[in-house]
This record gives sequence, C-alpha cells and structure tokens, in this order.
Amino acid sequence: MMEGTAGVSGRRVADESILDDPEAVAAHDPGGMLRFTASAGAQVRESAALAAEANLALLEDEGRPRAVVIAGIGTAGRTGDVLATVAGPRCPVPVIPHRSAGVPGWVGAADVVIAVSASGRSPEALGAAEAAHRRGARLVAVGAPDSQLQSVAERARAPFIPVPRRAPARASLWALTVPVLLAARTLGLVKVNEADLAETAARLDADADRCRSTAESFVNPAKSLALGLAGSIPIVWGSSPLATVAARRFGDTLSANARYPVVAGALGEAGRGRVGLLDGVFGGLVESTRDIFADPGEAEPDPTRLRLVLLRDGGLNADDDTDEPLAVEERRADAVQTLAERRGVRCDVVTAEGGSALERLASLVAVPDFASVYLALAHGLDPMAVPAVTEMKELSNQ
Ligand SMILES: O=P(O)(O)OC[C@H]1O[C@](O)(CO)[C@@H](O)[C@@H]1O
Repeated sequence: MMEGTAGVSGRRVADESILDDPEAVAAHDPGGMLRFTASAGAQVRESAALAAEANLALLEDEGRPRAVVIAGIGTAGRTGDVLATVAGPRCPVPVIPHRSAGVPGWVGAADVVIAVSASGRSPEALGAAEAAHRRGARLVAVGAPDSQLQSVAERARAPFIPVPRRAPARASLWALTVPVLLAARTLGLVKVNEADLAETAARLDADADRCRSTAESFVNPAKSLALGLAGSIPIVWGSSPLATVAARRFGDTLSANARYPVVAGALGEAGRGRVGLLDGVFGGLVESTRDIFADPGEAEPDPTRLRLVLLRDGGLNADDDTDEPLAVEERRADAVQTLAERRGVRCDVVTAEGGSALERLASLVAVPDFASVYLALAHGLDPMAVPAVTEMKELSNQ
C-alpha cells in the first residue's frame, strides 16, 4: 500500500486477487460505485418515465428550432455528444454540445438550449439556462430536483426533467442522457422509440449481470479488460462517431475512477496522426524488448506499455445514415489491429451489438464502465472519491 503526498492511498501494482474476492471488492468500494454502475438499465427506464411526466409538449408548439445547444460539463456534457451522434448526419438542425458557461453568441429566440447538470448547480449549465432565458430561446433543463437549475427552469416556465440524485454524476450517464434524447425526439430530431429504450435498458441489465462482482475474471469481460489494462497506458479509439463517444466516455471513467492517463478519440483522426504512438517508447520500442522466456525472478520491473482498446461499431449502421461508408470504417479498424499486432502492442476489441444506435452505444459503454471501476479496485483505490477534483475546486475557488 502506498500513500500519495495528499494522503491518497493505493497499490502501484494492480492486485488481481482483489477482483476474485467479492468481499475484498466490497471492502474497497465503500461508496457502492459498482452498484451505481449496475443501475444503468434502471436509469434508462426511470428517466423515460420521468421525461414522460414533464411537459415536453411545450417545446413542440413552436416547431422545429434553428439549432439545439446542449450545455453542461463532464458527464452532463457527454450527453450532448450522445445526442449529436444518435441524431446523426441527417439531423435537420445543428446539434451543438457546449461546455463553457453561457451560450454561443448567436443563440436567440429561434433556438433550443438543453441545460444538463446532475447536481443542478454547475456554473456551465446554470449560466446557459440563464442566458437562454434572457435571450428568449426555448429552454429544457435536466438535473437534480429542487436544485438551482430547477428554479431557473421554473422562472423561465421551461420543462424540467428531474434526475434523482442517487449516484455521482459519472455513474448517472443514462439518467442524464435519456431526457436529452426524449426532448430532442419531441423536437423531431431523433427517432428513439419505446422499443429502443426497452432494448437498451435490457442490454445494460444483461451486461451488468455479466460484469457482476461474483463473476470471476475468466468469464467477466470487465474484470479481464481491467486486468489487461493494469499498468499500461490505455489508448482507446472508436471506429465510428458513435463508437468515438463511447471511447471518450471510457477516457472519462478510466481517469476519474481508476486515475489512469488515457488517449481517447476517433480512429479516423488517429489514423492521420496519433497512430504514430504505436511506434514510440511505450509502443513498438518497448515491445521489441519483451522477453517471453525471461525468468520472472530476474526480470527488470515491467516497463510501461501502451494497451490499445478498439471500440468497433460492428457494421450494423445503414450506409446512408453515416458520415462515412461502413466499409471504410471497418477497413480502418482492421488496419489498426494489424498495425498493433505488427508492433506487438496488445489490443482489446469491444464490438457493438444491437439494432438501434442507442443500444449499440450502450453495448460499447457498459463493459468499459465496469472495467474502469474494477481497475480502481485492483489498485486499492476507492473509485468514488476523487480528492483531486475537490481540491482543484477549492484551489480555483469554484
Ligand atoms: O453534472 P454536474 O453536477 O453539473 O457536474 C458536472 C461535472 O462536475 C463533476 O461533478 C466534478 O465536479 C463531474 O463529476 C461532473 O460530470
């Protein structure tokens, strides 16, 4: 066990035995992050019901907006990326995620602002909601009940969709996302139907079952993903825009839960630049020194290596609904796997499953979400507590 200089303790080397002992898992997860992560399917169902109770019809009256801005930070901000990709390139209006306080200068009465904040008090979401109200834009607010955000929505006579405050923001992705999607559906921007929501929730439940703490590493995809990543620098690339949202989400959870540095993004873009990492000191250069016959007793401490996680969209998208032909995405994903193999860089692949965009996204997010928690636990880190975030807020007076 090591102590960090500010009193944070953990193990530098991951301890696999923790993951195979459900009691040890529970002991290292006093805040119940695994339980919250397992509630994803329930979040989808509950949020759909809460959105149905909100007066979203108010939005419909003024017809299709000029643009939709989704304002929020952190996980709340990710909901804007989800909406943009689920709406897809055929969306009739621009969908713009916005991550700083206020709204872009052009926002006015023709636009819709969806302000999202799990706590209902982030300055980014509150600033956007106030600005939308001042400028006469239509507003929808999504966040904690009885919060400042709810007050702004009430003042603006705008629909408010509550997100019960049970889990920390990053374990509330689905509770935050579903209201955003349903508001956009009311505006005619996405085609998410009840069956899509039910199937997404069912897939999240099934994945939570596969990733439960009592399922041992060799049958638990999240534990094996976590153990594969242990000690490495994860590089997470998504093969399509949808898979890229999942890749960035994995970057968020690996950083916040497991406190791992991550490179995450779109494979299309990486292929023109960052793929060069595979040749570097943490890639091909270190892999060329890997000695599989070395005596573990005499071996030097294991050097830090890259570990590639490729999130593949699975080829279920209709060609006419994507930015790029599917065949291009698939060839690129095959190519990076070949490249990694040539350099000796280990690669994990998660392939999307399901019929709707939302279900496919869920299938790419669920196992990595659990893996980020198991990786924290294997290092003896409490995935719930991120003292650096609190300290950062104190130091910057925010
Ligand atoms: O959803 P909220 O409450 O606005 O918080 C935004 C972000 O800020 C944090 O709470 C950190 O302060 C993140 O966990 C979260 O995603």
